[in-house]
Amino acid sequence: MSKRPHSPQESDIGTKRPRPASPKPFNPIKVATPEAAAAVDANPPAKQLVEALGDVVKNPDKGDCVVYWMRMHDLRNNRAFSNACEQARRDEIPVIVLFVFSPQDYIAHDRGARKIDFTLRNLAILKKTLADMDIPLHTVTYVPRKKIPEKVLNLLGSLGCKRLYANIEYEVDELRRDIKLCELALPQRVQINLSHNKAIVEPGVIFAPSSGKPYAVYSPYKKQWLKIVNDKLEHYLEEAADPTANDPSVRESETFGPLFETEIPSSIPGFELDDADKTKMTEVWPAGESAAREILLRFLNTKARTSQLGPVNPLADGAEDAAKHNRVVKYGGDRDRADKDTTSRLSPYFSSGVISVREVFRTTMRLFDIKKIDVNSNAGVGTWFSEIIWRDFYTDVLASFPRVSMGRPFQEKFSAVVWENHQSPEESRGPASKDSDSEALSRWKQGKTGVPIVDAAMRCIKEMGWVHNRPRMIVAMYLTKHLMIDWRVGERYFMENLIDGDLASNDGGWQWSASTGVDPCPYFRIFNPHSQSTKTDPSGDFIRYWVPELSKVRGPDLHTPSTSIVDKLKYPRPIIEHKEARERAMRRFKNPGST
Ligand SMILES: Cc1cc2nc3c(=O)[nH]c(=O)nc-3n(C[C@H](O)[C@H](O)[C@H](O)COP(=O)(O)OP(=O)(O)OC[C@H]3O[C@@H](n4cnc5c(N)ncnc54)[C@H](O)[C@@H]3O)c2cc1C
Repeated sequence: MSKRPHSPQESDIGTKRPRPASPKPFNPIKVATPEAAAAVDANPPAKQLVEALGDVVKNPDKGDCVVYWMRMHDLRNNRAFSNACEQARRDEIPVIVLFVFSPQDYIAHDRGARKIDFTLRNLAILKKTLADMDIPLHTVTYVPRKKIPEKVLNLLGSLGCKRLYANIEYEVDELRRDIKLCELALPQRVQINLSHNKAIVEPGVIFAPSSGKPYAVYSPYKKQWLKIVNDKLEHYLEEAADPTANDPSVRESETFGPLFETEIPSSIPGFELDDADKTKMTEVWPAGESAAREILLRFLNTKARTSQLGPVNPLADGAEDAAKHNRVVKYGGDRDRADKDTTSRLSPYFSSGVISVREVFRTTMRLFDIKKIDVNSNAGVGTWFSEIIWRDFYTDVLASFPRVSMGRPFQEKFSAVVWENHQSPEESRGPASKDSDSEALSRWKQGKTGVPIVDAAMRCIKEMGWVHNRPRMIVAMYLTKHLMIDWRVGERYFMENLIDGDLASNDGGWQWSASTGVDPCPYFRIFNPHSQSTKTDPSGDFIRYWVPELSKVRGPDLHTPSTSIVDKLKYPRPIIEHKEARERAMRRFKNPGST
């Protein structure tokens, strides 16, 4: 069974067990009980954190330095860093950047080796950039994860720091960690300053006026989002001020000088990439803010290229400038085409915070002379903005309905649906083990289901750590409705393999496809993968690229090859026929609990 991303607090899930005599491998249960999830929903940790922040130390001593705790979603300049620099400048003391590696959190959240490698590559670039400004980037590894607040505060004590800055992470575990940090910092007279940075509109701002509750449906959320942002455009799109350099004398300090020497590791034990994958990821997903900006500019200014379909460098030569036929302008009509290089491929950069979503909006609006965000006009630009707003929506959902961060369906009524591979609380414990995969699950992961579009997409993920949105929807719907395998199994697999793995968007996408989430696809609307295939890959180039067994097949046969074709080409026969699968899924969803 593969790992999955949700990590409810161990104490409130499952049954209590006696304490082990010797240390055991860290295998947290990742699916909460319905009761635990309901209790957390009733008093969301995001709300508790806001309350805790109202109670922090008001006038701490100046101390010897200000620390900015950089987190996994923050790998560039951002609000917390900028605030930390501003405070350090005012107090005429240095700013120190801290990054904490927490392998237990990576296990609990199913962080994949590719995403961790991407983080390390970005940190290595940041380390150099910051050192040029005499700002040390210091890294530490802390285990167990529950002790992180104490350990961070101890470190602050040894650095003489009285003010800590960080951006908020909205997963339940991380929110609870920060609540504890605030509590423990009080008696030590350390001020904790936390900022919202991930989304354009932070969670908790958008409510349904009639009920005063957060939205669980995208359209009214988007409508409110547009109103709020357009009313205060400068505020919502304002970029954090650039960091200010430290005085070079910081390098001579006995306390701070050695922090410049901490090396960014090339891997984290237990999350190593093999050499070939590491080389490929470096080529396909170049690290650093300037690479991210260049990828954005290519999307905004140049034409799609078929040569960019596979695992290739996004900045490869040969992009053709085009004012009218560039990818963003064509996005409205082409965004569902997996056989073209139609989308921005910025998701890894957004999800690790290598590029700021506010900067992306500002750059795009400047280029197209847009004064107001209108998702219904400006050709493809409006549609593209609308897609990015989904990211804000799912972040809001994560903070407002924390059950989705605990492995529970948003719609609890569907928890009784019978799955072929069920993800029960007890089964969710433990590291990934392919041994317990059923044959169907194993074939899905390997891209050998016998459905060409599904296999092409799954092979693309395996090879690149990324696939276009429409094939993600198709494979997620296929796993949950055709194979009737628990969405949490697929969600874990995505988290482990995607370079853009993000709990909010991944859970949102999976629960949409499984019909269990906020604003989901209704359970009776089951994609026919063969007709979806003709829409997303009308040229067949995507399938032919990723499924070379079918590279000579043309026309409709490519999407639904006959038994004689597949047998001849040694391509697998489908695991299940669409009609049979559809009937089973309808039966099980209509009466959750029945088979
Ligand atoms: C089952 C499933 C799982 C997913 N898992 C993730 C994930 O782990 N991480 C992730 O970033 N996205 C996820 N998505 C959303 C979406 O597929 C990717 O963001 C998109 O394919 C990234 O490609 P792009 O950057 O070229 O997107 P573009 O089309 O260029 O869109 C620009 C940006 O908008 C945001 N965006 C676009 N579509 C969505 C969406 N449906 N939901 C949320 N944000 C969106 C992304 O940040 C994306 O980079 C998932 C979707 C599904 C159906």
